[in-house]
This record gives sequence, structure tokens and C-alpha cells, in this order.
Amino acid sequence: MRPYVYLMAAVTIDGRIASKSGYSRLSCPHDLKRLHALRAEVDAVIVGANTAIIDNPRLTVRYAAGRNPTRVLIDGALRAPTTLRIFDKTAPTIVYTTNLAPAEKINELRRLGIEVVVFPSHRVDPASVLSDLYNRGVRKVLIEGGGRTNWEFISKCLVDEVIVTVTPYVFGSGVSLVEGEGFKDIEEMPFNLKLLGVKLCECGKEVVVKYAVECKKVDTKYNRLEN
Ligand SMILES: NC(=O)C1=CN([C@@H]2O[C@H](COP(=O)(O)OP(=O)(O)OC[C@H]3O[C@@H](n4cnc5c(N)ncnc54)[C@H](O)[C@@H]3O)[C@@H](O)[C@H]2O)C=CC1
Ligand SMILES: Nc1nc(O)c(N)c(N[C@@H]2O[C@H](COP(=O)(O)O)[C@@H](O)[C@H]2O)n1
Repeated sequence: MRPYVYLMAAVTIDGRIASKSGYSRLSCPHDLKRLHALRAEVDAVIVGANTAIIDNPRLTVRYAAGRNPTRVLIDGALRAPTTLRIFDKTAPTIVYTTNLAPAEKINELRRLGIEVVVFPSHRVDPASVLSDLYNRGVRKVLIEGGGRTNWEFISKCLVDEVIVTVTPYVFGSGVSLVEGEGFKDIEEMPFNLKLLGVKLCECGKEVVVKYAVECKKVDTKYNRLEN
């Protein structure tokens, strides 16, 4: 079994979540409230190593009422410095890494009270991350990027809902909402996106678009929960 999975991000009108320099503060304060309200609703928030290193996020609930989710870092080579905010004591953190991770770094994180799960391969398997989180009691997950991490989950149909806020900016290059090997055409997409809603942000400048991810083929290997 796996938890229900949301993917949320703010994009420029050319679909970027970050500029070529890593700048990513796109959301207005109203959109940040929406993000924090969703954080409060889920049990865990997942980010990839680049997001953790570049943004040094807290991943806590500050602009809405509610409790902090468990923070989850996917970091194959365990590059994230142990001084990052996600390793502070404000919320529990679980790290998923691989046999590429230096043993000393794993031990250092464990000494800080961080749960470290090591996959016996060079890659973290996203479906196994979700089923491990489910076994720990996690029923709702929010994926907060970046692009590569979004690809890892959505390309395998491991996302149930995508919430994208389109902001009035253009970067021209940088990191796209989803960054991976890619699909050659719409037929190759393993899912359809069903529009759930469109809302003009309270700021009057951003548009929030919600899609349900409907897998073309339900793969029992991933034990996908029916919505
Ligand atoms: N505007 C927005 O809403 C958001 C913007 N961002 C931006 O996205 C940018 C980072 O995005 P990306 O470069 O695409 O990186 P990312 O944050 O997705 O991290 C990619 C890294 O995570 C690790 N990783 C992910 N999946 C893995 C797997 N299955 N196995 C092993 N390791 C794995 C690897 O180290 C990989 O290099 C940052 O600049 C950040 O600011 C991030 C989140 C939201
Ligand atoms: N939804 C959304 N909109 C943006 O404009 C963003 N930049 C992000 N970024 C995500 O939020 C993290 C920062 O969280 P804290 O404020 O430090 O708690 C960042 O790392 C991305 O995951 N998301």
C-alpha cells in the first residue's frame, strides 16, 4: 500500500520552478498560505537533495494552523550538509539514500536523531519510499520538488493530485516542474491529467490549477490506492 500523494509547486508561465541561478521564490503570500495549509494536512513532505541544498528549507507549518509533517529527504549520494535546517529538531526527518552514501555521513545524521534508510543499490526506489512511509503510518504525502524528484514520482504514476500555481514570470531556462528522461509524446505518458479546478489567487496575479493524475494502467507492483 502507499499513501495518497500530492505534488505542489509554483511555476513561471514557461513552466520553470527555478531560474538558472536557483531562484525559486515565486509564490505570493496567499499561495504560501495554501502550501502551508497542505503541509498541515499531510503526514510527510518529500524533497530532493538539490532543493534541500539550494533552498535550505524548513518544511514546517508557519503560515497556517496545524502540526508539522515529517520531513523526507531523497538524497542518493547523501550530499546534503548535516547543518541544513531539515536536520534541526523542529520536526522529525527521514532520509532515503543508497549504497553511494558515505558511512560516516550516515552515522553523523543518525547521531543527530535522523532516521536514515539505505537502499542496497545506486538509486532510491520511489515506490519503496512510499510503501515504507505507509508502513510508518503516513497516509498523505506532499511532494515539494524539485523537478527531478517530481519526475521520479510522477513518471511512475505515483502521484494522485498535482496543484500548480502559475505565476506571472518568465525564466527562459532553469529547472522545469518535471525534469527527467521525458516522454516522446502524449501517448507515452503513463497517465491522463483530469482537471479538478482552476482558481484565481486572492492576489489577482496567479492562477492555481488542480489536476487528478489518472494512471492509464494500474500497476499492482506499486499497490496504488484507488482514490
Ligand atoms: N518553485 C517551486 O515551487 C519549487 C522550486 N524548487 C526548486 O527546484 C530546484 C531543484 O530541482 P532539481 O535540480 O530538479 O532537484 P531535486 O530537488 O529534485 O533534487 C534532485 C536530487 O535528489 C536526489 N534524488 C532524487 N530522486 C532520487 C532517486 N530516486 N534516487 C537517488 N537520488 C535521488 C538526487 O541527489 C538528485 O540529484 C531548486 O532550485 C529549488 O529551488 C523546488 C521545489 C519547489
Ligand atoms: N509552492 C511553492 N511555491 C514556491 O514559490 C516555492 N518556492 C516553493 N518551494 C518549496 O518550499 C520550500 C521552502 O520551504 P520553507 O519556507 O523553508 O519551509 C522549498 O524548498 C520548496 O520545497 N513551493
